[in-house]
Amino acid sequence: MKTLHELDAGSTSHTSWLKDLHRALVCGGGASPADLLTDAHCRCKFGQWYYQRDYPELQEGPWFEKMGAFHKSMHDNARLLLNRRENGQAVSADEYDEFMDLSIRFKLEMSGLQTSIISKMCLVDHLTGVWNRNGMLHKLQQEHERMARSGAACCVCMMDLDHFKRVNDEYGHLAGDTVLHETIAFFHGKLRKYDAIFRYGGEEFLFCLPSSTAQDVVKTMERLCAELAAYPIALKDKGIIHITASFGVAVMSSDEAVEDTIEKADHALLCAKASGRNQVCLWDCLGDQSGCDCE
Ligand SMILES: Nc1nc2c(ncn2[C@@H]2O[C@H](COP(=O)(O)OP(=O)(O)OP(=O)(O)O)[C@@H](O)[C@H]2O)c(=O)[nH]1
Repeated sequence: MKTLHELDAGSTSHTSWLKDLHRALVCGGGASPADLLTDAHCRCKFGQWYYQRDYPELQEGPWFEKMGAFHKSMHDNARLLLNRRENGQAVSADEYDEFMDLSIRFKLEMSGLQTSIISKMCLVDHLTGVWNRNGMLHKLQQEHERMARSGAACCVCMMDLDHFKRVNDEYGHLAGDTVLHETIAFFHGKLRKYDAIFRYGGEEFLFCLPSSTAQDVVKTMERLCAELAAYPIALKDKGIIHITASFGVAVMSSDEAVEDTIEKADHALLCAKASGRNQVCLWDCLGDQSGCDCE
């Protein structure tokens, strides 16, 4: 949100800069001294924001770098036009067109970046930073196709915090938010970079674990289940608490819809809850024994 505001502020200040520049070109009256400097692109409001620090979260797509390149070229061309005017020379139609094309491209790249930030905001859960349900099925579908193509096993795991209502009741909703945030930060630090975490609902999260067999995932989740139980979560002014979670694992299959695999993981999770919580259950789908391994 902050980035969107900053981009908006940069865009607005460039619109008034453009107006002042046109007045100087058309009516004369002297250019702004800052516009004649070779680093004018670093001095304007947008440039100060763009060059003040790294923005790794914005650099993923094509927009950020191109926006900076067009912005610099636009300022370089503005300096050329202003210098022509200062020296009493005419600005050619081609020079003017080039400048205007650059300022339009700069605006287009900026709105491309704004749109990509907004789309990402619609897909990400703000409390925990993981994917929300909006894009979940699409991403799981992609993993499903990859799994069917490569033949490598892929599992999903549903995780739900145990007795989470008690945390809210005892420490307040904000403390509950901290626990959710810290728990997911814990899993982020432990899972592989190509594993994905989705917020499925309230305190329920779905993990997608590609290139892993059911045995791999059960082993990993059992280890993480024990580590989470021992993991201290610091609450502001309220000391340290510990939380446990229950897990339900199911294996994706090329001849089964992703939604059905999720349902199996959910069922395995219910079994983990019913068996006493703080444990992992696997949906076992081997022929006649179809069902949960703890039933
Ligand atoms: N603080 C906070 N609480 C949430 C959020 N989303 C859901 N909850 C709470 O999560 C709690 C879930 O409670 P229950 O469904 O009874 O589950 P539980 O207490 O974890 O019990 P079990 O799942 O059976 O172990 C409710 O109190 C919700 O208000 C959230 O974003 N922040």
